[in-house]
Amino acid sequence: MASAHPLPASITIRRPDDWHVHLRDGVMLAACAEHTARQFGRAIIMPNLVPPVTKVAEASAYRERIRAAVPKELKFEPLMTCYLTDGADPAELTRGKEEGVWVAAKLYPAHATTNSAHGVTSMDRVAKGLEAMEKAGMPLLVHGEVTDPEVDIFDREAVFLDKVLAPLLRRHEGLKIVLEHITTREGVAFVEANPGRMGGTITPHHLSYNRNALFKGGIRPHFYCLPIAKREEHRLALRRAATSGGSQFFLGTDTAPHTTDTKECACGCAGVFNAPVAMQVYTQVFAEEGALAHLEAFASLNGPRFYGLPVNEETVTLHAKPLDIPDVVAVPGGGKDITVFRPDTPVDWSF
Ligand SMILES: NC(=O)N[C@@H](CC(=O)O)C(=O)O
Ligand SMILES: [Zn+2]
Ligand SMILES: [Zn+2]
Repeated sequence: MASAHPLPASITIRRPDDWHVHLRDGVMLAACAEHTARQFGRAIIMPNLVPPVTKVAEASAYRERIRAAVPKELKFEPLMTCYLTDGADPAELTRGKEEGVWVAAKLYPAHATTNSAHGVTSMDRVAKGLEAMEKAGMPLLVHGEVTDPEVDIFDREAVFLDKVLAPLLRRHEGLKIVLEHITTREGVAFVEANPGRMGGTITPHHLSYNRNALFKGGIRPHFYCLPIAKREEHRLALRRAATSGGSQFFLGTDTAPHTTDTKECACGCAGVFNAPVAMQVYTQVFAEEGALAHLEAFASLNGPRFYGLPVNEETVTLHAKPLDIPDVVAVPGGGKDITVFRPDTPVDWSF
């Protein structure tokens, strides 16, 4: 939608946070950490390492590795999450929250996405852990897709809402839940139907393209992530939700780096690496929707409010200047790189 509003030459907002990030570990962490830390004050760090982060001590150690990977001049706070497995230990969840390590726990249905092999096979098997989280006031973050191979890949989010999320909300009445990386209008409606209990994160890439982009002129692995992009009507619903100013929706890039060779192959990995261009693409979307006045709420205010954290005091400025997107970010040692997300439409904002 073209904006009828005149565009400003720049926009200054409170420093944003990223409520859904994969920083990986080792050389990948070394390659990626600074790109997230340049733009965002804090980030919710996803725990789907190999092996997954399930223990308080593992999360503390990972947090230190992240801090060490961020250039000294950047102020950046990693917020750690616990990967829920069958039989997740309630005591470990409670203790990690009390010790200021866990901010939330993450539910991956087993085999739903990248590094989810240790995920949850049935909600009964995490009920005790979820009860502990309710008592501790610890939000549950969900990858909301069913894994039943009978369910069409484009329907897996909508089916998850009915089959898993609705019963979960009823069973755990004190639990706050974030539906991560929403990709459907059903997901938007579900979050909106549960004010006070639910929030939803929306990625820059799901705001910028629909499923046609995956096949435009041939198969394009750098547009492949999970949940997979849906039809245009769903992208438009996401754009409305993100730019509405509604307090339940907040920024979560789901930046998910994989080396270029593991995406450009016969069975390419799911995940879009968007960290270097995230705020620029979000700003582009808000400008196109004539909603720059709501960018700060989405990027910098709604997330902290949901998590009960203070908002950042610093500010950042985006300038109306065409963005020059690097093709790749190099991975130290070994000659590999990570391809950077490049939308098909121009990005007229620079960070
Ligand atoms: N989004 C993705 O396609 N991939 C993520 C996992 C996830 O967020 O589901 C990853 O870790 O690569
Ligand atoms: Zn996910
Ligand atoms: Zn993710």
